[in-house]
Amino acid sequence: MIITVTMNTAVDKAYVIEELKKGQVMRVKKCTNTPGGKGLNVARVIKCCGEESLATGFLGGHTGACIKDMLDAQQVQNDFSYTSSETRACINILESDGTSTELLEPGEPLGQEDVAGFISKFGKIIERCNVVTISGSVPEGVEIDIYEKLIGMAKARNKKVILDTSGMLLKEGIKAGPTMIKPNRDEIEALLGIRINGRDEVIEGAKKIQKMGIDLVAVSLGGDGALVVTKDAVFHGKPPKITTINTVGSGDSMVAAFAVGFERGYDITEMLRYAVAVSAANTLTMTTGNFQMEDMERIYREVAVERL
Ligand SMILES: Nc1ncnc2c1ncn2[C@@H]1O[C@H](COP(=O)(O)OP(=O)(O)O)[C@@H](O)[C@H]1O
Ligand SMILES: O=P(O)(O)OC[C@H]1O[C@](O)(COP(=O)(O)O)[C@@H](O)[C@@H]1O
Repeated sequence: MIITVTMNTAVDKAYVIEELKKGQVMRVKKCTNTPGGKGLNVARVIKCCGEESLATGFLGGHTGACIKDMLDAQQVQNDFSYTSSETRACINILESDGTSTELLEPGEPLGQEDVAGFISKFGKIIERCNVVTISGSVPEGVEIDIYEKLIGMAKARNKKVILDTSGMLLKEGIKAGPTMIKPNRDEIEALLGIRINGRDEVIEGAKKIQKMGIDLVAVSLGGDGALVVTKDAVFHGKPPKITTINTVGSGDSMVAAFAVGFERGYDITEMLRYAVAVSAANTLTMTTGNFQMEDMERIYREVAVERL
């Protein structure tokens, strides 16, 4: 069982329009509502992979109740802390030329008693899992070291933990030594306070982070696939060239696939090939955090994994 933590859940609204024009009234051609916040995308993709997950974090107000209904209808197991702070909405505007523009609400503030209640719940439910994923931002009112605390609790019980966040949350979270992190190039730059050009510099940056006490640093590179850096080796997994439909949630799909890989006991190269295939397949569907098995299997056969 894999537990997915989403402190800042959202209803993801995908708006399909012809062309976004600033300062004009625009009518949306099609709108899709999906349970979101990065961790909920992870939970949905784990389900697509055929593994059991339990989604946790916070849900609040009418939007929270609506997300709960959607998760239940999609048979995504969940056990959330409920709060009176309304769950946010995140908007992804998709134009006909493939441009995607995301507007992410911050999320209503949470109270200290909300957070304390969640930590207590987390301590109980992690007994039931082997792997924990912790993803995304947190609403105001949550201390910046929250992920450090959660990772510490999971590691004390010998669970594998994947952390996928950014900024100070990542900086602080790393201190607890998660099993894996999945930064992209921008996140490595922010973490190390440097500018990075080209693959070799990405690898150098990832090696520095790995030495901070993380078993596996997986760096996602968009259409160029992903790098995996461990203490002993560096691998590059490259997908075939594909025409994407919606890339939102592909980082989350990659996290989900690595979590499944840990759960199934895959070795590093198998895990990387699978993660690249699942995340690339996610870009071929309109809905966030979702893939068709036949797309994934076709891409899987064509992923090139090279040891560098
Ligand atoms: N254009 C693309 N073609 C093929 N695979 C892609 C493409 N964009 C993303 N992916 C897959 O999704 C993964 C995560 O995407 P990326 O954009 O790097 O993540 P993030 O959104 O976290 O920055 C990539 O490592 C890759 O495997
Ligand atoms: O939880 P965060 O970090 O605020 O991000 C929220 C949003 O990011 C998304 O996951 C998309 O992000 P990615 O394209 O980077 O995967 C939305 O689905 C989600 O609602």
